[in-house]
Amino acid sequence: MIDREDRQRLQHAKLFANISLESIEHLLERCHRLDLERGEHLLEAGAANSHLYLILDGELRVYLADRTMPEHAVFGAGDCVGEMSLLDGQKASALVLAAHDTRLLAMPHEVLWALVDCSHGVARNLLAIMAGRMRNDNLAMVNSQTQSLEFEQASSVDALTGIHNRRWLLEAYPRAIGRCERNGESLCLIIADIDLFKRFNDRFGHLAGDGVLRRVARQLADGLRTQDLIARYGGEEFLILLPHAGLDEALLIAERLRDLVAACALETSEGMQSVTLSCGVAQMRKGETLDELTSRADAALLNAKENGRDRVETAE
Ligand SMILES: Nc1nc2c(ncn2[C@@H]2O[C@H](COP(=O)(O)OP(=O)(O)OP(=O)(O)O)[C@@H](O)[C@H]2O)c(=O)[nH]1
Repeated sequence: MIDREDRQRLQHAKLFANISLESIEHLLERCHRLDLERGEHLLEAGAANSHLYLILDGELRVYLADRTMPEHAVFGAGDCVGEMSLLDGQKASALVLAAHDTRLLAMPHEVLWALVDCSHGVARNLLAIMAGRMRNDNLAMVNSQTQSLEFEQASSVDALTGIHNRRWLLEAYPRAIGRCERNGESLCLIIADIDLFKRFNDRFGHLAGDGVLRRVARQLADGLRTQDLIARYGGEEFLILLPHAGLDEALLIAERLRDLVAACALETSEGMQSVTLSCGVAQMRKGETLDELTSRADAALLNAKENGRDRVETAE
């Protein structure tokens, strides 16, 4: 039974904006009141839900993962929750709980459909509510992408592969180069690039491509000596610095890495597939900067690509 106070609150519900409650009285009678105490759960992710809940008073919070993560949305008097299950007939997609003692009107889904059938105004309001949800979700997605980019930029680790990133490389490599130069030790640089990676992505999907990047990064890191440094330089390119290594040793290391990657197959939608690696190797010249060393190794990599890929070439 809905009392006078609740009825007044219902007038402010977004679902009933510009609707006369008298005209839908017979359907409102099929709804019931539900009172939640602070902290009580209304909906659980994955559980069945057959109601739309209109908030008469109080506050509900929505958590997409679990309560250790910040809430995704907060709803107060006039808002509603549970409309997703109504529209797609699926189970609840989030945890919803009462942040304070909260008073709700529980409307069975069939009653809401009957309301939509008999009132264009309610149908329009429901669409407006859904549009608002989508806008909020889009905003949350953009914020979370921006945030992870900021974290990535502030960190020295590549979020996808877990190895060091370009930011770290630009600080660590010049230091290592300086150390080798001061001690008169030899040093080499390998640029390793996955072959025809665009074709792999196009054929098996970007997620499978991400899996390849993770696997190749792990293979390369595991195939190096303890003193070697590796970082993801760009998309599918890795920069490997080999202190105390002459050209012959660097070539052996590069060939070993190429073999390791070629021998490792990955599960895809079309069965096990492997990728190959092309490498350019350059030995540091006296007084050379990281930029200069990199561009010589890059030229060698270009030769490896032009000469058929899946091979190692040495810089001039
Ligand atoms: N899955 C995935 N793909 C990426 C990532 N970063 C870059 N790529 C893709 O890597 C591909 C690189 O393509 P290209 O530069 O044309 O080179 P390629 O296809 O490997 O050809 P070659 O280097 O000439 O052998 C592009 O399609 C990028 O979209 C990533 O983080 N994940």
